[in-house]
Amino acid sequence: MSEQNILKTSKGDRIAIVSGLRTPFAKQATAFHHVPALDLGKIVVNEMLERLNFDRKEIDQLVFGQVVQMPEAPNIAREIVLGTGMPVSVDAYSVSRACATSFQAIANVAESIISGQVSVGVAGGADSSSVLPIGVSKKLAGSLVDLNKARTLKQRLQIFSKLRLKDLLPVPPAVAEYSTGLSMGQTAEQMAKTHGISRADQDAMAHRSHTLAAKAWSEGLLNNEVMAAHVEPYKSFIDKDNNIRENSSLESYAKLKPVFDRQHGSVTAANATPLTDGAAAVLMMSESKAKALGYDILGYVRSFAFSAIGVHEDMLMGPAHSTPVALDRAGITLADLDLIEMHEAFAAQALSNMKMFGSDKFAQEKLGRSKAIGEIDMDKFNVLGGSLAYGHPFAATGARLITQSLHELKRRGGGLALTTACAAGGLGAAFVLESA
Ligand SMILES: CC(=O)SCCNC(=O)CCNC(=O)[C@H](O)C(C)(C)COP(=O)(O)OP(=O)(O)OC[C@H]1O[C@@H](n2cnc3c(N)ncnc32)[C@H](O)[C@@H]1OP(=O)(O)O
Repeated sequence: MSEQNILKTSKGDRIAIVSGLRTPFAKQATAFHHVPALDLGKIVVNEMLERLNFDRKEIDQLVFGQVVQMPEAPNIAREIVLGTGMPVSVDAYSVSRACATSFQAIANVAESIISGQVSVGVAGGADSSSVLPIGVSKKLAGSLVDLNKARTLKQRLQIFSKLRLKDLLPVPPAVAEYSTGLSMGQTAEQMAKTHGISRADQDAMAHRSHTLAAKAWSEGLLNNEVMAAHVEPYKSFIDKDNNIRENSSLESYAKLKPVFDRQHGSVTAANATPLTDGAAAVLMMSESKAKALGYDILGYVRSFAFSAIGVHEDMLMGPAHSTPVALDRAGITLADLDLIEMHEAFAAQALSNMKMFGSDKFAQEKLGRSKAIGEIDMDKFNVLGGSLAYGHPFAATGARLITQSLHELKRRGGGLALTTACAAGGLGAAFVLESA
């Protein structure tokens, strides 16, 4: 292992993660039905700071993200600063990298610490699939602009007369790739076909994910990193993720019909992540600042890498592209890792990536490397289950993966973890973390 490439400030300080917290993750239109992502972001950041009794004046920067943005609050980061009692002078900006958004927020704070601009930062993400910016059709939107300009009744009536009933229907945001129009689920179907991932293997992975996540909850392993949320005045209370199925039988998975390719498909509601509401945040500092303030360090960001591929075919291969770069930057190989946390967008997508980790041909043709990244040891892989069970509030998932991995490394007595995710737009993210 080489220490040479570990992320550090010019003074030799490592990038410390002091704490991480998330809300429980709730399926669409359940516990957080009427709670905007912004409120979820506020309650999780506030609770994280309260639990640490953290002096908000110490915070230099907050970077946050929300994939499905609300037009009335486009800078969620700044709203969180203003809504959680931080000094108004705390710098705040929002980032977007689809499903890897909180990875990006954490990378931004890490870079600010490395460059010496800040010592303490908060990073994270929040998304709601229940409070959405429901829009209007392009034709109606254009007509409304024209109406504003119209001067006479005749002009107004002319504009209305061109509208049809279908133009008046509300338009919800699509979970689809902008430039191809393919939904994420259709891309997962593509990947299952390209990489020969069977329905049985997808169901088995989803079943494993739910079984391990249910076990993690029943053993109390997540209690320190998931807050109970009682959001006034919303009257709902939730203290656990509500998508996880305890004691589910594999046979019940096999009964479901495919959703995205009804005739020939294999991706179902059970082997896809559900639409989910939730938020997650981490508190980051330079190592010496954490020590000066007297805070225990959970772990360090040793390296990170982002990758990008084309969007027309199998675009959710981000982990297989970003991981080798992050491993090189950390000066390690796959075999040096103690844990591998991969975002399970769909079982077909995670299994395709895992297969390609072990493929020399993929390494040579797609990565320009002579040898495969390495075979994944299932005893290290998503050991507490993954997004198929927990759910996936898009912008919150990266911070969940990082916090969960660091806690699990501690329980195992230390070591190194990879956390990695695919994202829309053919993007990928990989972080190598080191236990403190
Ligand atoms: C980079 C990225 O991360 S890309 C990923 C981005 N995310 C997405 O694209 C979201 C993908 N997911 C979805 O769009 C939706 O969850 C869908 C379309 C797959 C399913 O939506 P819904 O049909 O509303 O799901 P719902 O929860 O109602 O489940 C449908 C049925 O499957 C059943 N089911 C769901 N999960 C399971 C399971 N694990 N085991 C057994 N049955 C299950 C439900 O009980 C339900 O049965 P019922 O109809 O008898 O009540």
